[in-house]
Amino acid sequence: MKSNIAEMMIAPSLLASNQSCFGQEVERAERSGADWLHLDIMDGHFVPNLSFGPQVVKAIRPLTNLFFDAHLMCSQPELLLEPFAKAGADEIIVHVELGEQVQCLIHKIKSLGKKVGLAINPPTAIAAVQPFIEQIDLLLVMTVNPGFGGQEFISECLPKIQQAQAWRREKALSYRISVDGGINDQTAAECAHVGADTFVAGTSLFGAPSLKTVVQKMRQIVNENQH
Ligand SMILES: O=C(CO)[C@@H](O)[C@H](O)COP(=O)(O)O
Ligand SMILES: [Fe+2]
Repeated sequence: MKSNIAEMMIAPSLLASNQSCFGQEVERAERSGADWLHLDIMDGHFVPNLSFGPQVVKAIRPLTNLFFDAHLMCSQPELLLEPFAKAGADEIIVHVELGEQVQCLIHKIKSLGKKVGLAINPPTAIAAVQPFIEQIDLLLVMTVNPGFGGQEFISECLPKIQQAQAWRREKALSYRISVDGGINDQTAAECAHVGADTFVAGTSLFGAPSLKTVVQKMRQIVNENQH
């Protein structure tokens, strides 16, 4: 597992893979040279869509050593933390929009021995995450409204990345800054330029004829544009 903060991480999102053969797609992601596998978990309530659950994560866990980055878009993540931890997630991301539950969720994820991620939706002000930045391993800046792959990048989210980077530097913190939604070579470059170091991409990676080629290209582009 790679976790050096200076290193840029490429995280294909399994949501955009060929879901009729998840196992083969996971192995393809591993062979592509990607660093992480991003797992979008949707409950049909927090977001108007459903994806997959802990059984799928458990089934694919033995197929790869990729770091499993589980993004819970769920109204009651407290019910799912243990199942996803047991299924093999390495990091569990919950949404700051859950309000007063957030502190408790962070403690629970830590107590399960997993890395903690905190996600923020486009309409939510970046100030909402500030009380938690000393406790998290990763901040996931959503650059689309969550629920679906294949949406267009919302460039108004870029100042949030800038602010997260400024806090990280000022306080000498080491949380990763991840971006998720509409990430392609162009938007990844824009995000890298202002401080992002982790790039979740579904459509632009799994949708390409050669996953390996596009992962390598995105890695080169974000390295060239590193903040
Ligand atoms: O969390 C989400 C969507 O809710 C994402 O992780 C998407 O899966 C990214 O897909 P693309 O925008 O890259 O197609
Ligand atoms: Fe996601």
